[in-house]
Amino acid sequence: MATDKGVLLCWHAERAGLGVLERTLKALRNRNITIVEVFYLVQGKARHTFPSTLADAQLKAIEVPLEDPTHHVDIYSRVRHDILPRLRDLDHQLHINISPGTPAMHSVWLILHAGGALPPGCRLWSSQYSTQTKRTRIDEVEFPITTYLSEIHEIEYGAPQLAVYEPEARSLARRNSLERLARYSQVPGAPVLLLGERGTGKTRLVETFVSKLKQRFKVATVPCGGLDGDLAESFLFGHLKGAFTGASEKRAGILKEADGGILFLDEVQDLPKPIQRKLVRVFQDRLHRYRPMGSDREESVDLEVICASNLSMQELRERLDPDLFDRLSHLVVSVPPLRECREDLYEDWRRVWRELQISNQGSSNPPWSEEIQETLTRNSLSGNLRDLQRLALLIMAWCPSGDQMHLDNAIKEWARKDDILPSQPIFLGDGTRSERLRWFRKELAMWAIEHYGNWSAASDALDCDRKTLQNDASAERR
Ligand SMILES: Nc1ncnc2c1ncn2[C@@H]1O[C@H](COP(=O)(O)OP(=O)(O)OP(=O)(O)O)[C@@H](O)[C@H]1O
Repeated sequence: MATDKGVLLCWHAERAGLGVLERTLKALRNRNITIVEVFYLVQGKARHTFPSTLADAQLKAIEVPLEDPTHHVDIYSRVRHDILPRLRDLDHQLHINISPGTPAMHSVWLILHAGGALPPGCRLWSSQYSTQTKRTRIDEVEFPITTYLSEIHEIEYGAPQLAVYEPEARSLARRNSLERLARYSQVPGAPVLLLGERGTGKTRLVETFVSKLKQRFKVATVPCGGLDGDLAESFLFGHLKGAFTGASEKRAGILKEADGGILFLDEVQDLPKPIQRKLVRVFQDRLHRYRPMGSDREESVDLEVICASNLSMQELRERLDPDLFDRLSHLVVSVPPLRECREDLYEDWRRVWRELQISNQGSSNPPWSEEIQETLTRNSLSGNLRDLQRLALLIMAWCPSGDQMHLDNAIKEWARKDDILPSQPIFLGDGTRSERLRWFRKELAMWAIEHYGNWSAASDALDCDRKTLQNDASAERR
């Protein structure tokens, strides 16, 4: 009978030794699964050397620098962030024997499974040695509990050509932001506003993450900056034949197209003012009513609304019609810039590299020399993911066959961008010293309320009196 080939991942059990593994391999073979490669996790420093093959399987012992084999969080984080990324592109299906190791190690496998951190199709096994029969029994573990994280991970695995943030990011800033986005996206009918610098991946988040969570896979994206003044209304609301000169055919607008899906207003601050007023009516309630141009009948559509902007909350408030701003700004998520998520830098770099690599040859793993690490770590990455893309493209251009001979050139050229761009002078208000100080205090207070959400949290964080902050905020701007 033909057997399936697989890769096995498991802990080394110091007391029981290699015998457990050998018997597991045999028990799996009896299930028609031939393990060709084993990733054998050894807690701390290996006390002895392991053979490179065992029962025809390649054996790769990996030392995991764990201090305490009963510490769930430490085990989780090592396996999740150091071990699993190595197993992304296996040629064969992954199997995990969850039995060897401490109870903490055992339960971490189940938690990883529930969180969707294991590759799709991965099978879990539990082995049991009977001293009476001297046989090892192996049973497949059926563990149906999953969390929203597992659903989101499916997106990552299911659409490998599109890079998506991992919800379980390493940096706190990104983790908080994605968790908030997941929470808010699950409120039906509530507009969500994403704020973040250019290139932080807002559009991608809406088109993958939010779309999946809302279970609405049609996303009608409107780059609001490109809306032409005269045609904007027809583009959004559609028109009847003859509604205006040149309207030779009836046309459904983008609202109609988004019916049943998501309407994504990207760079929402660029919406022309008259359109903003008209949208107030549309976002009045969940009926989303509007009138196509030339029609005297209102239509209604079923859609979810997501907006994005690279402005701050305060700037956006100044740019949008107040009624529209109020309707769109209940659920706000800030997507942090890359410089606040340095712990995720390698994963970001890897994803960017792979996405760009689709039409290129060479290694699917990005180069990660000390020079690259230092360059990326010291740079402010003001272009966020696009900065990483630029470096990846330069490296692909200078080192096309994967050799790193001209890596220097790529890095130098990448770093030179900041020399070429004129540096931004720092604005410090204008007027006299006291006017400038007042201006600065107001800026600080506005930033604090936006950042911390309320005056108490802001004054606590800045270790100052709440009233002082409020007074600063309401001072006249010069
Ligand atoms: N998680 C990710 N990992 C790697 N690359 C990504 C990720 N998300 C998006 N990208 C890539 O980064 C670039 C910027 O992403 P995106 O356009 O979504 O950002 P944005 O915040 O909407 O930018 P802007 O405000 O300029 O429109 C895109 O080219 C996209 O392919």
